[in-house]
Amino acid sequence: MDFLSEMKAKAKADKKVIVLPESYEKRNLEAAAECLRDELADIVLIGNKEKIMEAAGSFDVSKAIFVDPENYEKMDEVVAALAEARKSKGMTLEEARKLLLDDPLFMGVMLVKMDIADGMVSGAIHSTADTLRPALQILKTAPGTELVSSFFIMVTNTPQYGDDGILLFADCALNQNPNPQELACIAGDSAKSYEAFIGKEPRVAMLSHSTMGSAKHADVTKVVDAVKIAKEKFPNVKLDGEIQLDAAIVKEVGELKAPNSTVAGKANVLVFPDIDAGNIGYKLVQRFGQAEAFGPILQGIAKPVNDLSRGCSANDIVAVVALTSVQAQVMGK
Ligand SMILES: CC(C)(COP(=O)(O)OP(=O)(O)OC[C@H]1O[C@@H](n2cnc3c(N)ncnc32)[C@H](O)[C@@H]1OP(=O)(O)O)[C@@H](O)C(=O)NCCC(=O)NCCS
Ligand SMILES: CC(=O)OP(=O)(O)O
Repeated sequence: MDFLSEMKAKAKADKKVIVLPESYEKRNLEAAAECLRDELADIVLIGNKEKIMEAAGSFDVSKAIFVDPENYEKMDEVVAALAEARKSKGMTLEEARKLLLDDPLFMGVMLVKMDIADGMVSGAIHSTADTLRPALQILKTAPGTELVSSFFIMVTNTPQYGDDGILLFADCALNQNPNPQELACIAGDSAKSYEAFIGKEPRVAMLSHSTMGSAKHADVTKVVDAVKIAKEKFPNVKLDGEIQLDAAIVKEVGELKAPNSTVAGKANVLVFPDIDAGNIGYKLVQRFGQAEAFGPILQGIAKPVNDLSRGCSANDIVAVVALTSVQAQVMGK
């Protein structure tokens, strides 16, 4: 079974409630209709039911759960919970109510926080920063993790790389210039995510423009320091660097440039040194290599909220709903 079919089968086996807060947008409505028809997930749409149904046109979203902040029966509870969550920032009940009425992303995140929903998927019409800020502010990092970061599962047409063409790329969407501690944390969490989603042993490459000392620069030193921290923190994870992309994934190049490495030539988890490299890198592989890019999926967050690229299709949204459901299953265990 291919990766996406496997994720969909898992999602259907233990159906979760997923919020699609961009509820008047066509791709979201098409995706909602598909999720409901295929019984992939129960879908929450935020806003006025009649207006959403009108926006949906021929897409049948009538079986969705509609939450209209203007007349939601639990609104007072949600307002109080948001004000409580942000009381250290001085948020009043009035401010909380206004935010929830004005911004469906805050409403969606609160439904997840209050266990009314299991997860949220957004970002088809909101930037990543606007999508992730409510989640970071309200849900926070999961216990045992220092940082929320993001990854893509890349399903490529190059079976000679990764595990039959599947690799995890991180962090391509959230942390803009991680320091060595943060980079080490991203590496550790990415290893766990690879195991959780792909079910295979992770082999983590900490990418750079240098392999094992071939170049000198502060950017290289940052990755070298991160590798040292990661090896100390995660002694059981197969992890190495600093290493160039070709040495990380191509057997012959790995043998030539990093002969003593345990991951060179066979890495399946690629940790990029910063978001420029990660974001450009995943889009290069997706567009030139015609790979499927599932994500960005958040890791290290207390509950599942996931972003989309604004260039996504309805099918991409359905895929991220499936991955979010699987994440909710894993986190619930
Ligand atoms: C997501 C992003 C907006 C967060 O930025 P920020 O300036 O830290 O935002 P804020 O200061 O409003 O932070 C919001 C909260 O999230 C927390 N936070 C921010 N980044 C975090 C992280 N990586 N892990 C855990 N918590 C984080 C902050 O501590 C803050 O908490 P507080 O409000 O309780 O004090 C920023 O990292 C960003 O813009 N990233 C790039 C997104 C992007 O454009 N990607 C490219 C396309 S995919
Ligand atoms: C993940 C990503 O790059 O998102 P967007 O294309 O919306 O900026």
